[in-house]
Amino acid sequence: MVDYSVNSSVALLLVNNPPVNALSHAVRKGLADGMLKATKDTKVKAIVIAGKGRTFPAGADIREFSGPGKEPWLVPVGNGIEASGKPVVAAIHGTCLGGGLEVALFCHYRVALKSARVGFPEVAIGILPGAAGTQRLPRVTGLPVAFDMITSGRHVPAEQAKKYGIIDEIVTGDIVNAGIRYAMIMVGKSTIPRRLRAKPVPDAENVQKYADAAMAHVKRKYKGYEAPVYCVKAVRASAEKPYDLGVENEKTLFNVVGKSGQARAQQYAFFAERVVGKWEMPGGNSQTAKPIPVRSTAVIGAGTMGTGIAVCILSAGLPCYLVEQNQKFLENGLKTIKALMEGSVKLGKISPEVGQRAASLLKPTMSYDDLTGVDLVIEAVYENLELKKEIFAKLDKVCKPSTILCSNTSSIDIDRIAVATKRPEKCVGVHFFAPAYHMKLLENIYSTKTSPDTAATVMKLGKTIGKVPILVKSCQGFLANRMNTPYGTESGFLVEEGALPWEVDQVMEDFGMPMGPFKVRDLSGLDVGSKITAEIAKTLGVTLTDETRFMAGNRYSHMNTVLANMGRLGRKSGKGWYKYEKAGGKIASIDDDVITVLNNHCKKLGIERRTISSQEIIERLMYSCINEGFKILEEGIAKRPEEIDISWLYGFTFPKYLGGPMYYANQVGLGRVYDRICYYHENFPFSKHWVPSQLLRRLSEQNIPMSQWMASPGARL
Ligand SMILES: C/C=C(\C)C(=O)SCCNC(=O)CCNC(=O)[C@H](O)C(C)(C)COP(=O)(O)OP(=O)(O)OC[C@H]1O[C@@H](n2cnc3c(N)ncnc32)[C@H](O)[C@@H]1OP(=O)(O)O
Repeated sequence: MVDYSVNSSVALLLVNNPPVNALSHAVRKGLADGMLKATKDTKVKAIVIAGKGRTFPAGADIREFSGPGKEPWLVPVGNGIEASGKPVVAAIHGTCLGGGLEVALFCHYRVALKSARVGFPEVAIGILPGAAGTQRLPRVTGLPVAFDMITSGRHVPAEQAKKYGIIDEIVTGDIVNAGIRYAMIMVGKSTIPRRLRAKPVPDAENVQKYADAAMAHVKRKYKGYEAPVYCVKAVRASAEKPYDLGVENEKTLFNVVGKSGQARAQQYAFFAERVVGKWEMPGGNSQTAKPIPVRSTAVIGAGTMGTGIAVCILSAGLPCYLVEQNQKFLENGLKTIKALMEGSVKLGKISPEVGQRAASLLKPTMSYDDLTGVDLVIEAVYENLELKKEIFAKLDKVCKPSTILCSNTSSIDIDRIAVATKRPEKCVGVHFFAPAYHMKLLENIYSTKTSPDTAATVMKLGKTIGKVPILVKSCQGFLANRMNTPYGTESGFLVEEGALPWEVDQVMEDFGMPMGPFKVRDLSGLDVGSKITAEIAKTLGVTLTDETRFMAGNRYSHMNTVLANMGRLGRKSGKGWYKYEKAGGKIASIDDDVITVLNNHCKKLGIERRTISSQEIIERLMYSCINEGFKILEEGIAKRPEEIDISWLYGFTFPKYLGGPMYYANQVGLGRVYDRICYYHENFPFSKHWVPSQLLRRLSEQNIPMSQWMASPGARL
């Protein structure tokens, strides 16, 4: 786990624990033993710590967090490094994260390749740096940078880290040789002045000011998350307590936050994100399928989704044709893309160079003939089967035989689009979430004909453009929208039965959703929902009126359309479920007129309004979706609960500290969730989303916790 060798007078401790050289028990022991050996060996004058393979240690082994843990802990190992009279150099490449950065900060010197990145990402897995990182980083960087790095978890590029004082020198060539060369220069120098424990925290007298600002920031930006608050407390102590007491305080805080439900959920989410990359479908999987190289792309349609998708592709450095049917639409699309790219540069999401390069990679056109040689096309026109089929037929004719044809549909069965082509095995769904340039989920959909190589290509493309891709089987609504549908439907029923929109929103925001369902409706526009409903009614042959309460035997609420018909379209018209300071405004306030409309609506339908508890609101919105989630698993639309949870975390901004709806259900207890679903089914027999899932029934009756068949090691942490 740690290879020991001596080159001239320098001992090399090379961590060898692929894939990321995590600081497992064996690695910690290897480092401690290596330090002892090097200290005793009189021929050794300096020591280098480095990582074999792709990276310097990227942190503790998260899988070990579930067990009791075994000595030596990282702090005593680090103390041994720091106390050494022989200079110890950390030679950093790849990602030096968490415990890895803590090891580096125990060393007397740190050199790094320009491509290396350092950081404390612990906050993202619900904990804080627990091996003196919160005490040592501020002594190097000062408080503002330490608060920022530790509460955000961001990875800092080596050159920036040098400016912060974390890295002493940027080196080139082989990192181990560079480390050894650097160590040889340091031979004979006293290590005492390089021991961080003895350094004061710069500007410590202003700690109150910095800590208050950091606390206010994390409470606003990471509302509901416990770890950032603990991080602020730990860093603050670095300026208020002597080093050893600061480390003790860090340990106390770590022991609380590390055992929290939030930490377990966030660690589950970390592994779930990796699990979904190991996909499976009939005929192939991520190990066996071969993605085709994608060097050139095209997007059909320069509307909101098309331009957003083009921005993702261009930002990743891939050439992209943008196709529109007329000059005006094309020009509008180009303007949108330019504005989005400029915005990304301003926000620091992409560098100005990437922004400039993107402009040269964008190829606007009105001719499909330009697409002959592209490797992959994404159709992003509005949801209309006939139009999509027409486009796919055209593409099939002009594109080379190997071109993959993707549809950015949010619901249409891919088989129904692919029939328009002679290459159904190369047709696949790629469902982006709005705004496409921002939301991280990419829901890839295979049909009965899609080949595993095609699926592999879009899964790889997703990663290339910075998304978290999942692969699911085609069905009406796929995974994400199908499962999310009861959430909207039930929220509509709740206000019809007695809750007020702002009450429902408040409950769900307290639960952890960034925005309640009625604020979301106002944001998307009430006309959008009302048009979709009208389409469904048309297909079913139903004439909608203000009194309509059922559609095809299913309960239905007409309230959204009632408001839309009054011109209350949401934010854009200044009124919807809330009122706003102006048309296009963002500040939602309670509107008594909505209460009047609701009361009249209920009177007309003979509904007696009642008080509805927060618990009922959560159960009806979440359990109805969870029930659908189990049906999605039952039908094989998603292979594992992890696909479902990831779709909610990255498609609907479900709070990571709850892990995702399926993980959450497991925490509540499947038996309890099942019982409540049965209760609601009994009380609301006309909502098919309450028909209990058979899979959930079986798990609940046999008392099988879902963690038993989740693929992610995090589920068992
Ligand atoms: C106290 C607490 C202390 C001292 C800590 O250090 S807590 C841990 C802090 N470190 C982290 O949180 C880093 C987590 N890892 C990552 O962010 C990324 O894995 C990476 C940036 C290091 C590499 O990213 P990438 O190249 O995309 O590779 P993957 O993410 O796919 O990872 C490859 C496999 O390694 C497993 N892995 C990664 N980090 C850890 C870890 N810290 N402990 C255990 N296992 C880890 C990851 O699950 C992948 O495994 P497989 O899916 O291939 O089985």
